[in-house]
Amino acid sequence: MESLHQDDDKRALRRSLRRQRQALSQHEQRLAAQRLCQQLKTLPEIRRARRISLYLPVNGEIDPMTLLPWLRKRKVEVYLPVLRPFSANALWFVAYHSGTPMVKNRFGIWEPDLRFGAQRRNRLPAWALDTLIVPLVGFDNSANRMGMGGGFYDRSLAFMHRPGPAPTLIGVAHACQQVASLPVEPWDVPLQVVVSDQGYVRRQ
Ligand SMILES: Nc1nc2c(c(=O)[nH]1)N(C=O)[C@@H](CNc1ccc(C(=O)N[C@@H](CCC(=O)O)C(=O)O)cc1)CN2
Ligand SMILES: Nc1ncnc2c1ncn2[C@@H]1O[C@H](COP(=O)(O)OP(=O)(O)OP(=O)(O)O)[C@@H](O)[C@H]1O
Repeated sequence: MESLHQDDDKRALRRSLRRQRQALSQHEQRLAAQRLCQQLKTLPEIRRARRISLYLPVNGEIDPMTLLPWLRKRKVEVYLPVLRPFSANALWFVAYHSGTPMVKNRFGIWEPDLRFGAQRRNRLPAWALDTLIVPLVGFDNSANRMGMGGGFYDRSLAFMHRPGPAPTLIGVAHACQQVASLPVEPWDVPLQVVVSDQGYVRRQ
């Protein structure tokens, strides 16, 4: 019973946080994206990145693509998440450049065409990236994350529960997505830092 209540609470919180970021005007969105970009550029973890994944925003998510020109100048390889075929709720990361053909996935999010991603040289599993910019619905004062609820990132990053290569995980969000504390699930993969338009929160 207790955990049923918690699931309801989580759903309600997810809904309310999503509503808040969707209420932001276009102008506020643009400003927030610029401020996020300024914050990110000062982060040592980002300055070290050579292979990074971004995401194309939906539902009022903060836009990390503002960082693209800066990354290109630094010759950083940029990847986007793609829903993995034949593997429920997991992601591949596919190279994103001017020639990448794009299609909308079943959630209405633009992603590199599967036919392009199907070619081995165009894609990487998450462990082969050195840095991931992770979308989120909510974050808390200890950099815990709440996502869309599909478990896509947690599943794709489950290898990080075991010893081995560990990419840097950077959550990004609007400041209005911060709450004091979120429930932590056993499958949650911890982020090193969450960066917003107003500052950042580091994992202790
Ligand atoms: N921009 C972005 N891309 C991303 C993610 C994300 O959170 N943000 N993902 C992170 O996991 C993955 C996709 N995960 C998702 C999980 C749930 C829903 C979802 O529930 N969407 C709708 C229903 C849309 C529909 O079915 O038509 C909804 O918002 O109500 C969307 C994406 C990969 N790409
Ligand atoms: N490594 C995993 N293996 C199997 N199932 C998992 C794993 N990680 C998460 N899940 C499942 O995914 C579901 C959604 O998890 P959760 O609500 O934490 O998603 P989320 O982190 O908010 O979403 P996302 O990662 O897509 O942004 C849960 O039912 C959970 O059991």
